Amino acid sequence: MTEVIDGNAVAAEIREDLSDAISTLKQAGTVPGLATVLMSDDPASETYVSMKQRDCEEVGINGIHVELDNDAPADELYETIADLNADDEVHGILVQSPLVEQVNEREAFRAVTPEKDVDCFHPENVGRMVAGPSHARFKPCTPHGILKLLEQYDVETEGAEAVVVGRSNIVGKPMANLLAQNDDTGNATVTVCHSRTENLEAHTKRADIVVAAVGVPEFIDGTMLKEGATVIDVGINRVDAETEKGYELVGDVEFASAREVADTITPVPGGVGPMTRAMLLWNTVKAASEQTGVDVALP
Ligand SMILES: NC(=O)C1=CN([C@@H]2O[C@H](COP(=O)(O)OP(=O)(O)OC[C@H]3O[C@@H](n4cnc5c(N)ncnc54)[C@H](OP(=O)(O)O)[C@@H]3O)[C@@H](O)[C@H]2O)C=CC1
Ligand SMILES: Nc1nc(=O)c2c([nH]1)NC[C@@H]1CN(c3ccc(C(=O)N[C@@H](CCC(=O)O)C(=O)O)cc3)C=[N+]21
Repeated sequence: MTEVIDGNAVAAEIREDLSDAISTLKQAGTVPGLATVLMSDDPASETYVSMKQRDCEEVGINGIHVELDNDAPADELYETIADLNADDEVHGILVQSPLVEQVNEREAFRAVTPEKDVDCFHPENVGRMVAGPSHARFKPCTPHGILKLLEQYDVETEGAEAVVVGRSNIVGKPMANLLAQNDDTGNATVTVCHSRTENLEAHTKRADIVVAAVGVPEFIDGTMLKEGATVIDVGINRVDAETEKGYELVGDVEFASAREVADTITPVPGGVGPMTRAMLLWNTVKAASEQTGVDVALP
């Protein structure tokens, strides 16, 4: 029987475990604080940011939300980030992507002080992650969440053939790097595929673990997978549908055909998405602990 990974359940467990660490911080006089910054009219972004704020409330993190005018000059965003960098009540800062076009996204991510960069987008933190486990400060939320899911469902990464489809800075690139690291959650043999890859199917068909982060609805189907594979679907695509909202969420994997072949598979929604949010809380608690020098046990 194919096992369908329950990302909501694993994320709920992590939130539950984090509440102990949050209590420890509170007893020492610190309420962990996470600032979310939105400068975009992308409708999905508003949904994500409000979900992140709701998560904060649930676990006892102080959620601070800053929303900027879409036609404000880029400097307004930089000033906001500078204020949050200097604010002792803020331990983590997330600048929601995508940003309006007048802002250079790379520059905006660089403006977040590395200590508060809970997305792990700052080049200093990316470099530290790539340098290896003993150097790393944060792991980026989506790949980190995927590693937790693999661990929870006893999917062996050591020696596994892993194929990551997509090489974005937010998902594909760090995912491939973490899976290849000499670490308990790594030691896989990793192939990175992208839009210039020839014969994608030849790669995915060999893989014990496929991570799909492409942004194309149902791009990977069962015929492209090896029998018994683990399939991690990162894609969140809104496709028109006759639902109340006028759309439904579809992954980058064609779930129906893939589950026939796969041993273990994540659904969309309810797979990777909730884990991304849980690991954001995780990174915020870690950031608060490091900034205050109060030791906490992280799940
Ligand atoms: N669940 C979650 O928590 C998250 C979900 N997402 C979702 O994951 C998906 C991917 O996001 P993200 O990584 O930011 O997307 P990007 O658009 O930044 O990257 C997509 C990657 O897919 C590659 N690609 C595109 N078309 C093809 C193709 N035909 N064949 C092979 N590779 C292809 C691109 O190649 P190239 O580099 O050559 O252009 C690129 O590397 C989206 O649906 C997004 O909404 C994103 C973040 C978190
Ligand atoms: N600075 C920054 N950091 C990010 O981590 C970041 C970002 N920008 N921009 C956009 C992407 C996307 N992303 C998601 C997070 C949670 C869900 C999620 O919770 N999804 C739910 C359902 C969501 C819904 O109902 O719409 C699920 O899959 O079950 C999805 C997508 C984080 N991202």
